[in-house]
Amino acid sequence: MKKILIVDDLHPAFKLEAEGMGFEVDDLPLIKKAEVLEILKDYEGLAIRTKFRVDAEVLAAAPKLKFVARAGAGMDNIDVDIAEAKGIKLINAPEGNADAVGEHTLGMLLSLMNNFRKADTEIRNGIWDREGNRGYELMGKTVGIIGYGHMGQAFAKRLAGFGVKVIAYDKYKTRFTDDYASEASMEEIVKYCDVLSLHIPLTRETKQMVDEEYLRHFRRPIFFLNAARGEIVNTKAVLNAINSGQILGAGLDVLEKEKFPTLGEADFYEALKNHPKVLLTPHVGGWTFDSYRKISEVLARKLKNLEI
Ligand SMILES: O=C(O)C(=O)COP(=O)(O)O
Repeated sequence: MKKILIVDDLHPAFKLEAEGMGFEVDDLPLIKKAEVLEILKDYEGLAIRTKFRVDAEVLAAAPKLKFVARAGAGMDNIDVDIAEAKGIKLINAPEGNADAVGEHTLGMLLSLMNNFRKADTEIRNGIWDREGNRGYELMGKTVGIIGYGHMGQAFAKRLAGFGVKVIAYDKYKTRFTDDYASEASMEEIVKYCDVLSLHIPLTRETKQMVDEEYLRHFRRPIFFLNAARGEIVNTKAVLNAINSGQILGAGLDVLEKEKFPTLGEADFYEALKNHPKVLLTPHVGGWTFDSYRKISEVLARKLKNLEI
C-alpha cells in the first residue's frame, strides 16, 4: 500500500479521502524535520503547508517519493528544480484559499481607506477626531493587480460593484478568461493605479521586486497591499514611501521575515508596527475556517487525478 506522510495541520478531509483512494496516511502535524528525515524513505507522498521546507536534504532522504501535496498556494518552500529533476509531482490548492485571500485583501483595503484601525484605537483612548480620520472612496479609482492567478482574480472579482477600474499584469497569462480586470503592462500599472495589490509567488525574480527604485515610478500616491509573500517587498522602502506620502497606507498580511523580528531588526519593526498608516495581519489572508476545509478537499481531488 502506498503511504503518505502529513507533516502539518491539514483538515481531516484530505486524510479521509486519500485513505478512500487506498493510501495509508500518517498524520503527524507536530513532527520535527529530523524525524521526517529518518522516516521519509518509506513514503510515496508528502503533504505540507508553508512551514515545512522541502529542500535538497529532504528530497535526498526520500527515494520512494512520487509527489508533494502543498496544502495552499505558494511553492516557495519546495526546491522545485530538484523535485522536478527527480520526477516528483507537485500539486497545490490555490483554489481552496483564493476566496479567503480575495476577501482579506479587500478587507485590508477598505480598512486602510477608512482608517478603521486608527480611529478605533483613538476612540478607545478618548480621542474623537473626525478630520484626522477622513477617508478615501474606492469609487472612480484604478486598482492595479500584479499576478492574475487564482488570488488576483479572486480580489478583482470582489471589486466588481465598487465602481473601480481594475487593471492587471500577469507575466504568464494573456487574454484573461474573466471580465473583472483588463490586461495591462507593468508600466501602465505604475502609471495609472491608485491601489497596488501583489498576488505573485516568491521566486528569484520577484524577491525584493518592490523596492525604493520601483516605488519611485508611481505617478500617484497609492494604497499598497501585500497578501502574497513578505520577501517580495523591501519593507524599509515601503516605510520610507509612506513617510514621503508616496504610499497612503499599506496593508501587509506577510512580512519580510515571518513572525517577529530578531533583536537587530527591532527598531525597524517598531517603526512599522507603530505606524498609523500600516495595517498588519499574521499571514492569515488565506487562512479561514472555510479555506481550512476547502484546501484539503481540493488537494484530495488533485491527488485522485495524479498519475503516479
Ligand atoms: O497558500 C499559501 O501560499 C499560504 O501562504 C498559506 O500559508 P499556510 O500554508 O497556511 O501557512
